[in-house]
Amino acid sequence: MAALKGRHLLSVADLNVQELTDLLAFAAQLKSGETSWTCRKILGLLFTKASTRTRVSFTVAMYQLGGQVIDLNPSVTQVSRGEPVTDTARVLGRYLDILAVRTFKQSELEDYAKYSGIPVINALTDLEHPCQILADLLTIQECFGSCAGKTLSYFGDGNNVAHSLLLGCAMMGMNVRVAVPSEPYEPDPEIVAKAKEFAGDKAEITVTYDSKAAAEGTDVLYTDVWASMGQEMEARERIPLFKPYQVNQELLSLAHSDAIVLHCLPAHRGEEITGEVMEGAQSRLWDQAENRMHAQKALLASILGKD
Ligand SMILES: NCCC[C@H](N)C(=O)O
Ligand SMILES: NC(=O)OP(=O)(O)O
Repeated sequence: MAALKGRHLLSVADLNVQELTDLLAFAAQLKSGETSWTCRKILGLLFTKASTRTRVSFTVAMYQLGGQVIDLNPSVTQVSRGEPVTDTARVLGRYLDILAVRTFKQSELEDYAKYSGIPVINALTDLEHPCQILADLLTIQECFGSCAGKTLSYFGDGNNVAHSLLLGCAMMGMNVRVAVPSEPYEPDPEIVAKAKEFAGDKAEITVTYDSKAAAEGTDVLYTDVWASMGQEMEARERIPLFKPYQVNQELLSLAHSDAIVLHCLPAHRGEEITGEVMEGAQSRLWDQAENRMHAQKALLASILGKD
């Protein structure tokens, strides 16, 4: 994975198809214990939003690679007192080897990449969640042998997770159906256009208001919260609008009999997904969560210098 050495991962689109394919293969090798690689590098985690999976999986991955992690919670740094990103980034770049940032604006993440002088990983912004999608693709590959030719249907808000799924699945030759309420909940048209470009004539990218049509004969049903971090004030008013997009037993019954259900978590049972489906035989949520660690370990090792 020499190709990723020293690079940023700000968007799924920062990878090409070969790099994404190689990264998933490397993650599978690391998971099976087939290969090992160690480093003595230091990762900073600068998260301005809450996180369980991303924080812990990056930390464990880095420890298992022999590295160290510094939790740069803004409330205990000068970030919360308004030190500009341009200054914080240049200072952190003098201490750390790599930085994972979770924040609101993609432009702020890009500034960390621009000013820090070290590789920066997108640990979730309002626009994208690329690390999540590495784990999702690894899970789909494990379940079906490969991603190409399979169909993933996403139900709910056209948010950061939907955007990264559109890009990553399209790159891997998967059909993507995004079922959302009408504007302003549709995915970013620029991302949809990019996904269509990646898919070319190998896969179909569809945005629809019809959740049943999106579920028909699909291989993967995917959902995420209806109100993302930072949108908590809108959560109540969104419930009736999003109800037809709930992943429940009825929607699941329209999919292929061997279809799987994914959710990036945390989930709101009874809103975007029912408890019955979450705990049901077709749910792969816990494998998916575990795969965050394997996929990010491969990403860290690749960026930090695995040849
Ligand atoms: N844990 C992932 C959360 C994803 C969600 N769309 C959010 O941004 O809050
Ligand atoms: N899926 C995900 O990113 O989880 P956290 O918000 O807990 O990191």
